[in-house]
Amino acid sequence: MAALHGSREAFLAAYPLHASRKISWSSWNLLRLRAQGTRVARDYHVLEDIRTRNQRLSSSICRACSNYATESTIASDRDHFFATTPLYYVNAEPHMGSAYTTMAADAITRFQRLRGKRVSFVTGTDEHGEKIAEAAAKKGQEPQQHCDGVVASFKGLWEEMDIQYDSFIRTTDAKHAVVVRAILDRVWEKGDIYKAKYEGYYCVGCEAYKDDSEMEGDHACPIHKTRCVEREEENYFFALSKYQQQIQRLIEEDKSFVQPAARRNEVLGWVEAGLRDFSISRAAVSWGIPIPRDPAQTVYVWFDALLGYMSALLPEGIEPAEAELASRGWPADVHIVGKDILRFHAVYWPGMLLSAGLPLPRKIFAHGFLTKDGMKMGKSLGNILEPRKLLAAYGSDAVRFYFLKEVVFGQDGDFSEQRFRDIVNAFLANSVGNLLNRTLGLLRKNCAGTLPAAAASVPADNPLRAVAELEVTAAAEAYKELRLHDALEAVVAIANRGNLYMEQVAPWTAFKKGTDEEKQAAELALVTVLEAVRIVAVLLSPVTPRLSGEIYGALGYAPEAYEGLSWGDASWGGLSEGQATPPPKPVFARLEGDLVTEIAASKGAAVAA
Ligand SMILES: Nc1ncnc2c1ncn2[C@@H]1O[C@H](COP(=O)(O)OP(=O)(O)OP(=O)(O)O)[C@@H](O)[C@H]1O
Ligand SMILES: [Zn+2]
Repeated sequence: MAALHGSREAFLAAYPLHASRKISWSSWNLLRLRAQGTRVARDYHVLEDIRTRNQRLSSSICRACSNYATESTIASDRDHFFATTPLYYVNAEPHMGSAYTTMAADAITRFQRLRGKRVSFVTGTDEHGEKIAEAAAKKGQEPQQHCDGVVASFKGLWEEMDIQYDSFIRTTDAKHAVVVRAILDRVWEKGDIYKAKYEGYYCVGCEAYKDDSEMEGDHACPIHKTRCVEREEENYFFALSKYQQQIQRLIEEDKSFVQPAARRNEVLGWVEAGLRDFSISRAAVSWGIPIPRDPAQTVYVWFDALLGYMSALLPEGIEPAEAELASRGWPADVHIVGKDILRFHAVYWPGMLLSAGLPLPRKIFAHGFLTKDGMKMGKSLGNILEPRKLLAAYGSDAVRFYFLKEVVFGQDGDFSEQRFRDIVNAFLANSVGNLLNRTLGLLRKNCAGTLPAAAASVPADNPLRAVAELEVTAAAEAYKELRLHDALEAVVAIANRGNLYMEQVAPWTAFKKGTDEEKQAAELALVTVLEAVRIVAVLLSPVTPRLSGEIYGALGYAPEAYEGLSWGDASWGGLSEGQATPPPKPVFARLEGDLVTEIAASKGAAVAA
């Protein structure tokens, strides 16, 4: 990189989001360069502008690798990355389903932080509405008291799972009501709200009216397996149909707006069938934000909850003006949701934002369901897998790794504890953990635990180095495109190649009876394997932050080196000659012992049959 001026402190003052956490030197440089208007390639190389005689920019080149930059290799100007999970209903304690979305969002945002982005990762809770009022009443509690209890349990779980969110928004936060009132007012002024009578079938579990195509026989909700109830109410309606064309064009033209592709087709189907206005108030529900122009009604929970993504970004008392929002990362780069709530995010939400005149999110990614006997695990059905039991027995890295690697992000996945243990043991304990341990053992025995050469001296055509370099690129692409399972496959490929390389080179033979030259080659082989494992640690760090830290420690790095990691550290050549490693000890304990989980049968399974 080019020589840089200016202090890190000054930079952190200008970018307060980063002051709260350590940021790596290279990400800092990258952000600083961008802030100064310098163009930077995606591989972090600084680009030099080539200008015509009249000073017009003709192209940009990286002097280090002599490559001309193209649109796709220049890092985007936007250094923000704003991602959200749904705001979870607090009708019951969190379960593995809620944890799944949250760990995926955490891995995605950790990757973006490694890339040097200013990340706003928002999660939170949806606390209003009938479903919550009912849950509180069942416990004999006031709704607020009930919510406070469940929120504490969500926050506790996120801590146990190493979730690094930037903002946790509760829809009962005072600042949230300010935003809801402001947006409602704007939409009203636009002429998009009217009063009308509505008759239809309502699922309290979904907090939504369902039309015939959205129900199974006997008016059952396909998700909750309970009968939807017939209702008639006078409500305020949002004129979603006014935005039919704009929303349709958005989904048709921006092919990546809704992902994966199968979900996009589903949304397209809904939109093409014609968008119906939806009611945004409830007359019979008192647990909600009162409609300012008619306090006898409260704001419909979905209109309320979606706006949580906005209030999460704003400090207390700040109105949702576009400039205020933009300076804090608006709009979202991705809303990560389960497929059950896709309609609200891909159709209602753009409609609301178009009406309010605010920028739309860049992407809605709908993942699949964790299932039990083929049915969605959920709080209402009670067929849940309790994350806390798994976490207590196996630790958060194992849980995060399993779900993100084994469930293709976007598709459904079932859970079996035995399979979970097999997968985690095969990769984290054996392929990575044992490889590191064995290699460090040989290093201790033959080189006094000190690296005999720098990783940079390993020839570029070394087969392990070649695979590692290839897979780093593959992993970066996969993380960027939210193919988390593919990113982890790339990591597995490096570790597997590392094991094969060890077997093929068998350095222990040379150490025992080789010539000096053969011994030197064996020493370099150890460095090669350790460097590959170091890269594995960088690539795994968005998913298994603890294990990656352990690996860095085992390789002799100080904790600050790991805390300051950046994606640039995934390049070959990090380990230096003379680096001392501590006596090796296992970095990851095998998962064994009695099985700890048992998933209750789904309530109402008979309805499903
Ligand atoms: N089985 C599941 N698999 C994957 N994600 C899930 C699952 N259950 C819930 N989620 C996540 O939680 C979101 C829904 O949040 P919600 O608070 O409604 O949870 P829920 O357990 O589905 O509740 P309920 O069963 O009462 O409908 C989903 O969009 C998804 O992000
Ligand atoms: Zn339902």
